[in-house]
This record gives sequence, C-alpha cells and structure tokens, in this order.
Amino acid sequence: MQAAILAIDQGTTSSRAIVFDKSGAIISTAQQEFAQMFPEDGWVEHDPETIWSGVVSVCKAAICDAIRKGYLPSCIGITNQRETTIVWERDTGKAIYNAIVWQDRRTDAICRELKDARPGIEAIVSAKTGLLIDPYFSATKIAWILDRVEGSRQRAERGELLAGTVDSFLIWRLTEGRNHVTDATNASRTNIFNIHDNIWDDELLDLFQVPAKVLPQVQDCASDFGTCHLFEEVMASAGDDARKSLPICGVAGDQQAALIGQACFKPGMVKSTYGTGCFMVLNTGSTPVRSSQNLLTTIGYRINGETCYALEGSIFIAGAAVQWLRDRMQLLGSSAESKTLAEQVGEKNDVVMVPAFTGMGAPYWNARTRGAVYGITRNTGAAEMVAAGLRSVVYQTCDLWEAIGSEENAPDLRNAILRVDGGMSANDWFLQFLADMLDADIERPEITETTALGAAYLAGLQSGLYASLEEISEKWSRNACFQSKMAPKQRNRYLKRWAAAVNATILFAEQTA
Ligand SMILES: Nc1ncnc2c1ncn2[C@@H]1O[C@H](COP(=O)(O)OP(=O)(O)O)[C@@H](O)[C@H]1O
Ligand SMILES: O=P(O)(O)OC[C@H](O)CO
Repeated sequence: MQAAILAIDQGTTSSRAIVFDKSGAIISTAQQEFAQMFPEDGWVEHDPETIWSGVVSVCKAAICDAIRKGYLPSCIGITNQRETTIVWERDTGKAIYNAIVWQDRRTDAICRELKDARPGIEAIVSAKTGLLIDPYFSATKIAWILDRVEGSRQRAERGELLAGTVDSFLIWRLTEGRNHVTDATNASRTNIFNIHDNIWDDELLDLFQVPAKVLPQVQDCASDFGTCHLFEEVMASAGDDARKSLPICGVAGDQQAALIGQACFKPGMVKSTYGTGCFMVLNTGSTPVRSSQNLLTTIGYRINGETCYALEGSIFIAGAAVQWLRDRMQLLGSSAESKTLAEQVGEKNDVVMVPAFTGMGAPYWNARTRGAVYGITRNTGAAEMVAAGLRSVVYQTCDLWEAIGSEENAPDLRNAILRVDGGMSANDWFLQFLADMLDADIERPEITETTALGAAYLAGLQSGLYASLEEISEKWSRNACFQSKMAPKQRNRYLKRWAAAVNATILFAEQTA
C-alpha cells in the first residue's frame, strides 16, 4: 500500500472526503450535498446530524476506494466552512440547536446594539481580532444560541455544553468525545480570539457574553488534534498489518486551507476561492496588516508556533448566485451550463445583478441589503440573467482587488497574479471576464480542490510526509492562465454601472429599513 492522506472538506453546500497521494494527486473522492435551511429572512442553518452522517459516509467511501487502488491513508486533515457555529452537549455530543451558518444575519441587531452602546468598541475589537463587529462571525451566534435555547446559559456555566466551529464539532465526534480543540485560523474568525497574543480574549468574551468554559483549546494548524478510531473496519480491508486508527493532524478553515493548497506562502501572493461565497486572501507575512479599507486581518496559518497573517476580502454570494439561478429561478439545468448561456450574451448586455441575498460583505458590510437586478428589458432572458449572475461575482472581486490594492501597508498588487480555485473556477467564461475586469493575470492550478489539498498538506507536514512548506510549494502546477483582452473604456463602463447598482441597492435598503 502506498502512503496517502485523507482530507475532509466540510463546505457550505457539501461535504467531501478526498484521499491524496504524497505528490498531491487525487486518488479517490466522495461528496454529499446537504440541505440549506432558510427559516426566516436572512437566516441560514444546517442540521449538524446531517453534516456528521455525511462526513462519515464520504470518509468511508473515499478510504474504501483508495484502498482498492492500493493507497492507505495514514492521517487526516480537516478543513471547513468557517464561522458556522454549533453548540452541543458534552455528554451526548448532540447539538442543542442547528448550526448557524456564516451567512446568517440574525444577530445584526445584537451587533448594532453593541456598537451603539459603546462607541469606539469596534476599533478595540478590530485591533485585537482583525475583524469588524458583524453577524458573520461566531461570537454573536454562540450568544444567540445560549440566550434562546432555554436553560442553556446555565448549562454552559455548569460545563455541560461545548461550542465551536464545524472543525471543532467534527473533531469531538471523530475522537468520540475526547478532544475539544480547534486551530488558530478557525479561532481567528470568532470575534473573541486575540490574533496577536493567540488567546481567547477576556474583555471580548465579556463583551460578547461568551463563557470561556464552552470554548475549545486553540492549536497550531499542523499539530495533534486527536486520534480517530471510527474507520477501523474500513481500514482493515487493507489487511491485518495495516494501521487502523488515524491521527487528525492538520486543521484549517477552508479559505486558509486554500491559501496553503495554492502554495501562497510568500508575502504578496494572493488567491481567490469561488465556492458558495468568494474569499480573496493575501499573504502579508509575519506582520498583521491593519486594514484601512474594511478588509479583515486574519491568521493565514500558524505552524510551529509562528503565525503568518493575511488580509481577506469576503463576499457572501458567489457560486450561491449560480445555485440560485439553477435551483430557485430554474434557468439552468446545471451550474456548468452557466458558461454556455453566458457565451450567448455580448458585451452590450446591460443587466446588472447585485446578489446581496444575505447582505453585503467586504468592503460594504451592509447586513440589511438584499438582492436586486437592474436594466431588465423585454429582450432579457435566461442567458442575460445568467451572465449578470456570473458578472456580479467578478464585479465584487473587482471591489476587493481595488480595496486590497489600496491598502498602504500591504504588499503591492500591481504585478500580482491571482490564483483561483473552488467550484466556479471550472468556468472559463467567468475566469476570462475576471481577467478582463481586473486587468490582471488569473491562474488556475491543476488541482482546483485546493481547500482539501491544503488540509492534506498540513496533516502531511505534521506526520512527516513533507519536510517543509518549500517542499509543498514545488508541487503547485498551473492548468491555465487567463489574461485581459478588454479595452479600458468597456471595463470602465461596466464598473460605473456596477457602482451605480450597488449605491441604489444600499439606498433602497436604507429607505425601507
Ligand atoms: N462550472 C461552473 N460554473 C459556475 N459555477 C459553478 C460551476 N461549477 C460549480 N459552480 C458553483 O460552485 C459552487 C460549489 O463550489 P464549492 O467549491 O464546492 O463550494 P462550497 O465549498 O462552498 O460548498 C456552487 O455554488 C456551484 O453553483
Ligand atoms: O463554503 P465556502 O467554500 O464558500 O467557504 C465559506 C467560508 O469559509 C465562510 O467564511
């Protein structure tokens, strides 16, 4: 049997397990989509039991298939949708409420009250955590659950409840209730983790009303998170001598894992991942760069106790717009069909979509806005709407690129190449429009499952399969490069219309609040 690594990628719309060999090639893969729940306007929930059963079943399927091909995983790396919050019982491992998903806006009022009650508090939170006060992050989600599920605050104080992001919940289940841990990247998305001192911050715990007792221990991304015995039966099919338990030794939030999978290890290297949302992450090295452009300062990875920081622009709706066009509007048979339809639409297409379905992320941070479409005529059909959806993701990326490029203390983006990955990066039409609008080179790697790959690299580092980040860096290879072909006049026209559409959407939200 050849050496391999099992990566668990628990994303917003699906759970995947991928077995990689040492070179980073995919040996086997299994995936399960799961239901998104929208109980109220702006609310998004997942069923933790569905997430759990899906993860177990994809892991078993991927391990089985890998063994059949002559590969035996020796460790597990985990990556996950970040910020999504679960509170569960220490005794039973059962969640006391559904997972509140990162996109969920229900705690907007709590965030506003905090800011109104204590002017200047956001600057303090931002200085310590690199984040803003926004419903996106985990702290207000934990507090909301503890305040709404009867008796849970008292239970938390008695040590009966545990809380965490999805990685933490999965590790608790995978280690059968032995380890309540998380990694520094996931912790850095909670609003209560001090990214400079690497501790849960007492002042912030008090501010957000989160009891320290419910929180996991925070570890380096490549470290010992516990051992999983749950797949021993499947592992046994490799033979009696085969190792059966699997150490979990790499963990990172999905966007940071993608930074690693894209081998963006040097300051100035930047990637954008197009899954449900889009997240542009720029490596800024050992110095945290404080944003003047409403971007987030976050932990890129922490290895051997050394933190590499990053600047992040977060967009809530990217592939989710394509999903909406497919599932709700029924304009597409599949997400891939969006390319064929968009190709039918010329440069004159004037429909502009602002996909603020769950508010707007960076750089606007407006939780109250909702989606809008402008410029519909009697000629507008499915193709125009689909092109508008794809273009809206590009325009949002332009906003991030502009914001990151304007940061005074960040590495210069003028000659930077943007590395892309995630579900939407399969779409060539989208990537060409992206290159045209950014006026920059866009590179897609051979392996676009970079999120899972990053988690596998971390586990491989810790388990000794790789010696260093340099060794990992050499494995990155390019599949395609997209370069701008658009005339500046046309680019400016598109950008002007986008800016007008965003302004109108914000104005509508303000006037109807
Ligand atoms: N060829 C494509 N063109 C446009 N969008 C796509 C394409 N393939 C997948 N997507 C979109 O990518 C998203 C899935 O990407 P993925 O990286 O798996 O997301 P996540 O990790 O958030 O679940 C879906 O929203 C889907 O609509
Ligand atoms: O599920 P994704 O890939 O869109 O990623 C979700 C992010 O981690 C949210 O911050």
